Amino acid sequence: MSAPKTVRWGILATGGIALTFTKDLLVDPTTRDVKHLKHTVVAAASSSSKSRAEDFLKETGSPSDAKAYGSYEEFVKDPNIDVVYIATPHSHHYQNAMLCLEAGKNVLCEKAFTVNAEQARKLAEKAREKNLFLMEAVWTRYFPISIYVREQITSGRIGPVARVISDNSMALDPEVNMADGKNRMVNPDLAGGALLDLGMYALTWVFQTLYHTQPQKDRKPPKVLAFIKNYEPTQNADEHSTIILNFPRSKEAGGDAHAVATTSLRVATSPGNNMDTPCCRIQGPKGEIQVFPHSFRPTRTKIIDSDGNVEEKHWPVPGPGKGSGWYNGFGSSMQAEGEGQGMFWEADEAADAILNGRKEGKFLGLEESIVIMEVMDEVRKQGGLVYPEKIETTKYPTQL
Ligand SMILES: NC(=O)C1=CN([C@@H]2O[C@H](COP(=O)(O)OP(=O)(O)OC[C@H]3O[C@@H](n4cnc5c(N)ncnc54)[C@H](OP(=O)(O)O)[C@@H]3O)[C@@H](O)[C@H]2O)C=CC1
Ligand SMILES: O=C1OC[C@@H](O)[C@H](O)[C@H]1O
Repeated sequence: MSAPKTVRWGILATGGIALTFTKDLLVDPTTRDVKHLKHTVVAAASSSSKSRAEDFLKETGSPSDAKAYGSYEEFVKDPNIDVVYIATPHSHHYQNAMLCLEAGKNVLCEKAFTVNAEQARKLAEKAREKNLFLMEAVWTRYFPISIYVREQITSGRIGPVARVISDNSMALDPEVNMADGKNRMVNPDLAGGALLDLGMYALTWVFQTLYHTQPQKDRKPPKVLAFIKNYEPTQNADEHSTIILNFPRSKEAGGDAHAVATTSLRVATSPGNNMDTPCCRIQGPKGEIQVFPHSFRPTRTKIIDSDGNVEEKHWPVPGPGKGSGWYNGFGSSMQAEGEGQGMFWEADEAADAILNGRKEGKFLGLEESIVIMEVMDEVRKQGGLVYPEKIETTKYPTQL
């Protein structure tokens, strides 16, 4: 076996998920049986100050020679960076990713990929023009549990999927926790609201079971019917979105399939962190697959065959998780002792792609990210949710 190849990461932004991702990135890959690659952090940038980037590098246990930058513009010029992880709010992804791609950097960009589909299309075009890797960081797609569920579907275990019911909701008590309206979950200037932040996971399960499992040539965008309830205090950020989707499919493939995707930042999928409510039910004529607990970091499946037989599996996230810590943006913990967060799997995929010259993610390519953004555009259109022009624009550069 040849020595593992090292991929050199630069971290753009130093907020909550940047910390979690970077700690996970630095977990030894052999703890999850990955032997052909390694990750290292060579730089981090903060738009606030260089000292914030320095503190971030210390807190994450990054190598002592990693460079701290006080501006994203300076950081992208660093020749030692192979790939940039973007961890700013959704509102900033388009401008930040364009900056990286223009500078010739490969990019792994946090979800939601962009504010709208047109921005996603422009990024995809730029990545192709520059022959660079670009992937939306939907970590859940790379979990072994997701791979297992997709395999159960493609193997025909439950028959052609007829219906998917998927929810990602958290009772965040916004009037208490986000009273000033500045929190990115409710702030229109940061593309706030449940849909882009939490709802995209409800849609992730719908898409990875009903769309991604179809042969590429047969994948067709769904028809969408949606309702939005806006969060009163800030307006133009949804507190619930409810989406009904019809996926056109040939008769041979089982005919059209339906899905319901729901999201909320007022009520929870699992009230009181009760883990017995499935976040997703995937239903076919031969049975049903249930996924627990939260759709972004699922750790349990139940398959109920039509004869009543139940098969349950647990999917712990390998560690050592010490320090890599569960992050939900609000300080609560669902992580079992010694577990990692699970963000390393998407990082492994990005690194593997870069080492092997692939330009897109294996389990979520740019075409699918764009279709999902189109669905969210349609939901916002039907629900009348418009963000400020400066974050909807594709004009680059735009000062945010
Ligand atoms: N995959 C997952 O599990 C999760 C993904 N996310 C995604 O990650 C992204 C960031 O979320 P999160 O880390 O919770 O957000 P935070 O608010 O904690 O961090 C965002 C960081 O972005 C930078 N930033 C640049 N401009 C702005 C601005 N105008 N306002 C606020 N921050 C700015 C700041 O870093 P600096 O000052 O250093 O430049 C800030 O610390 C979102 O897109 C979110 O959807 C979030 C949580 C979990
Ligand atoms: O991606 C995410 O997953 C976990 C949530 O708590 C967080 O708000 C979201 O951004």
